[in-house]
Amino acid sequence: MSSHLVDECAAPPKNCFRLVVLGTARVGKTAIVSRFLFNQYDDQYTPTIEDFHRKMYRIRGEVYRLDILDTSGVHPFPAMRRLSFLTGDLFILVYSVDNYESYMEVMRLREQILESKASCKTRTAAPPMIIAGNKADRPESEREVLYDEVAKWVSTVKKCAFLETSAKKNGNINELFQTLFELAKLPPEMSPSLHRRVSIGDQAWEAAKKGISFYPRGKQDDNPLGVVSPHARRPSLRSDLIEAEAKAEQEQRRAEKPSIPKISSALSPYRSQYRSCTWMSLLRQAFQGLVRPAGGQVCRLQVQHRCYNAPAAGHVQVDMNSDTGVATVRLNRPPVNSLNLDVLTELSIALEKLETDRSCRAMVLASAVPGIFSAGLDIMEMYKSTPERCVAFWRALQDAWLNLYGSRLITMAAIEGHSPAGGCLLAMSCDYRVMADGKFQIGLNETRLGIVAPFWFTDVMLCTIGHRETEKALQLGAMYSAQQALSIGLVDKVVPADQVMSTVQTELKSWLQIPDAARVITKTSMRKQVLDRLSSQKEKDAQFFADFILRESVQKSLGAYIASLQKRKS
Ligand SMILES: CCC/C=C/C(=O)SCCNC(=O)CCNC(=O)[C@H](O)C(C)(C)COP(=O)([O-])OP(=O)([O-])OC[C@H]1O[C@@H](n2cnc3c(N)ncnc32)[C@H](O)[C@@H]1OP(=O)([O-])[O-]
Repeated sequence: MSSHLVDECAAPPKNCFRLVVLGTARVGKTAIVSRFLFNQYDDQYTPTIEDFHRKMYRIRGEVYRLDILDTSGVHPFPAMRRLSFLTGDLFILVYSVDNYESYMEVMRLREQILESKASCKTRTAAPPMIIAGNKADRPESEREVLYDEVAKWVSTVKKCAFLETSAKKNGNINELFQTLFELAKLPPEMSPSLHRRVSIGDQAWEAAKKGISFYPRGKQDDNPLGVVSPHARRPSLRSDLIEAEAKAEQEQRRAEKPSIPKISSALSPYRSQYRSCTWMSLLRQAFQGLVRPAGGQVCRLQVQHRCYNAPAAGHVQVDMNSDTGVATVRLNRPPVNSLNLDVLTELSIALEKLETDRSCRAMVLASAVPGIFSAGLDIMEMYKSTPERCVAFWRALQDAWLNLYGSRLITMAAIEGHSPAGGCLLAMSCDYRVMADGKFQIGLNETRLGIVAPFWFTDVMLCTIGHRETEKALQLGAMYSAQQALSIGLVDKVVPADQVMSTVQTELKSWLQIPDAARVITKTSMRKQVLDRLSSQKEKDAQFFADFILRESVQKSLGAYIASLQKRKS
């Protein structure tokens, strides 16, 4: 086994932690991380998109793992940011003493982290955080943030500490980490000054990992060791999501101390009921509390850490063809590609990444599940949920939609199956739609569920099929066959199911001949108004959704609709 694999396997789950470093651009986040890991300082400023580091420790006979996520200060990637909030165990929030706005951002960040943690179905407690007032070496005349002001604020918040630091002069960096590790109840030896830095391959480290003494007989090898993994790769986003849920479960278990069956025994009652599900989807559903074993008692799943780095298919598969500059993004959440918080987060991240990939010019949105484009929003996210989860879910949908509708890329929907509600929204948000002929249906059917299509769903439909057709379509919650959809302009082309992809590829050729700049400006100017209408009231819209969907009457309608779906199936 190669050395980096050994590193990853060596620490037991209880000894694995993720530290997330956040703050606005140019406050010195990367410099602090670099001091901590390598005791180096680089005067050059290079903006960070997201860096991942891993440090392994051998302390008092145990192996520990600290993953560090050094995040982007500008945030063109809201979904990635939210994921970092969810997956972090401990946080360093950095501001610069010469920039008051950066301090304001730290206060906002703290709120957002707490909000994200509270939005988990299994709520997690406030994580340990430390506020770093960096660039403390700057002349007093340049100072905009007073030490006393921050100290006073921090004294009023729980599990939070504060220090002024200078990454440039190595001022208080060791103390920063030491204080944070103390707050998080991690071994103090994880701080830079309390362990010996070695490298992978170093005999002392190799011996320590195996739990044997490197020193001659009689001499104890108790010195704590720390090694930065040179091969660290950021775990997949899907692993992150699983990890976040597992941690939340763990935390809740700690608070409640119920007796918990191990995963194998916990899953066996589900297996017989849900034979068609993959292990991964079973796990997902179990996390969401959708699957109950026959006896009705809800089992908590103890997720063994093996799955953390396990390669998983992912709910959103991206296949980038660098020769053509065309990416194919496939939704992959059997049985019907319903869009839950995880799928939407993964979709947002995938879109954000493609948007920043200069080699990508076009994207085809499709499905990996036969006969389905997407069944729309996951109804279970809206049924018997909590206000926090509803808000988080809605924000994820808003972000995914803003990324898709506002994309600079040529976007084409390959609709090879049913596409109701949220599925129809995704399709309508693309530049061009090719749909499979036959039994499949498309439309915004919200009124049939007793709910109202949000204003931005309506806006997109208005832009697609005009006022009169939208009025009819929305009031009736109409679902159209491919031919009917073609006749009202809801889709652009209808072909036999096995020709959808090839038709999209052919159509793309003419779109790709248009110079990007002119096309993008035209697209942006036509979509701006609709995008701005949501962007300017995202929070209000999310709150409205949560209040609306949790109304008793709406919950009753949703309950009846779920029952009708199940009845139809049986
Ligand atoms: C303000 C809010 C705006 C709302 C926007 C929306 O998008 S609202 C969304 C509006 N969306 C709709 O109204 C679409 C409703 N769905 C359908 O009409 C059909 O499923 C289909 C035509 C998409 C596929 O038919 P098919 O014969 O291939 O499949 P099947 O019917 O046998 O279903 C298989 C399993 O999936 C389950 N499930 C299905 N959809 C959802 C869902 N959205 N979520 C969760 N679960 C869903 C279904 O219960 C069944 O579960 P079971 O019993 O195995 O535990």
